[in-house]
Amino acid sequence: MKYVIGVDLGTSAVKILLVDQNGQVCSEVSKSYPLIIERSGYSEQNPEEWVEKTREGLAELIQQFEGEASDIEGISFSGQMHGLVLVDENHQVLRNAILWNDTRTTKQCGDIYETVGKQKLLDITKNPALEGFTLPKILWVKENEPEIFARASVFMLPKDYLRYRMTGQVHMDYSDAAGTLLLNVAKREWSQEILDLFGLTQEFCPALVESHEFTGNVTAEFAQATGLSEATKVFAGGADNACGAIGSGILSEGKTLCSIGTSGVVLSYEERSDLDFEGKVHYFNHGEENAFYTMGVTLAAGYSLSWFKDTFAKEENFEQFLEGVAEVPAGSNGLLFTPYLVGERTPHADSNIRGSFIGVDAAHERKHFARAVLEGITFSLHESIEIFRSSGKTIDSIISIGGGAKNETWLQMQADIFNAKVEKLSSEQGPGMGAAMLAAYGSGWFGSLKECAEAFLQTAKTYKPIPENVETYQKVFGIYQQVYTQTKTLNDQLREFRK
Ligand SMILES: Nc1ncnc2c1ncn2[C@@H]1O[C@H](COP(=O)(O)OP(=O)(O)O)[C@@H](O)[C@H]1O
Ligand SMILES: O=C(CO)[C@@H](O)[C@H](O)COP(=O)(O)O
Repeated sequence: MKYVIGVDLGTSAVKILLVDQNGQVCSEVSKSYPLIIERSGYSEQNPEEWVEKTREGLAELIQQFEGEASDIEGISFSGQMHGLVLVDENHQVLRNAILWNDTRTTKQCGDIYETVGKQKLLDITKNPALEGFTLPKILWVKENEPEIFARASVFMLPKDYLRYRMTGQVHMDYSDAAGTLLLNVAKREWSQEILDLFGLTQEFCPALVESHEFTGNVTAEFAQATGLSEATKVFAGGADNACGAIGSGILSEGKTLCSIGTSGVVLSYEERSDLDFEGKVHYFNHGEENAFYTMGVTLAAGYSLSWFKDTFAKEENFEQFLEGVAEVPAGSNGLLFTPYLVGERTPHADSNIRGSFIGVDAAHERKHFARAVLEGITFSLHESIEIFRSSGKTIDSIISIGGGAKNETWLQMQADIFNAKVEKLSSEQGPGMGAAMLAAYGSGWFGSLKECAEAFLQTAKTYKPIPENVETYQKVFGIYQQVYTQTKTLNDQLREFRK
């Protein structure tokens, strides 16, 4: 039997899957790491920590593996998007990575609009200037840490740095490059025009490759540290959302994905690169050649739940913490939550907005708060679904993945709030499975990713909307939508008190 490995370098943890030729997940290892939050709006991680935890996880996986290491033919990656890793000419990391959920770059986003022009930016990159994307982070370092920027020779995204440490080679795939605001998405090349406008060069950008492309073998040093074979081929991999889509079979028009990880995403496959969503949703290259996807993003989806649990019941696991939420009726007895803990992206691109509980009543218990958090996250994702529906898309069936898909009550809630059938796959680890599929396709096991998806993916359970809950949620969603505008100026005034 032959095997591949999918490494999902997430925001909360690195999750590693060993998958056999039938698509069976033979083992899973997860190693978590923290966010470094020095002040409100900042979010960083140390790239060395990603490398160490991946090494540890791979060593554990290989130790448990009963076959030969050389039976593992390929390895590939899924990575948290947009995070800036700056390295010097010897490829030494110059500072902590600034992550996708770091919103310190509002000024730089304004500068990008002024320098490039809103319409031209949309024409070239298909996306607006958002704090989370990579170019604003590059400009922030240039402006605030000029001595570090002067030493930077190339930038990478998180999983590209990890792959570099595994192979010694520097590459970036189109799906992840699309989230930098430096890529001409339709032409699939670094935009010389944007680079010139900001005094950046092609040499500062890694060579572009397809997600299933071979990028090198495992180095002797990395093989020794992990037990991997030097013969194992390393394939580029993709952005976590592109990989989540591959790992959920979102490989043709009409398919929709809901992913609840640290962030939350509603994603739709696009064959064409020339549709106009006016920047209301993100528009990126897929991990499948010459395909695209659009998506709406909730910045703090799973993060809202983990923040709530860790703040009020750190010692409990998610199962214990969520016990009792199924008993609370839809609408949490009049308690509403907005998940704007670190600002928001879709539909309100606003780095200053913050979350609220509205309607707190003396009768509410912890389980009502927990349910309200799940509902608020899901309402935020429903706003993205509404954008897609109002653009003419039919969304009646959704595949749900990510840590959030581990909870049955939440899956039923998704079906009720989205008013669509929700499918859970046999593994909720979509991005890791997508990475493993890229390695399987890259290794020549299948003629296409679609063929691989047919062989590897299975639906485990389907959740149908319950009409009574759908009706309740339609009413509560109408109230939820008003909270953003009603709390915006309050949050503007509170800003000076945030540290
Ligand atoms: N058993 C569970 N029930 C509900 N939600 C969970 C459970 N386990 C994890 N989660 C949610 O999933 C999130 C992590 O999802 P994951 O897909 O691993 O994220 P990432 O890829 O960002 O690291 C956590 O923040 C948490 O909110
Ligand atoms: O910023 C985005 C997408 O634009 C996020 O979706 C990141 O890609 C992080 O993903 P998770 O760690 O939540 O999976």
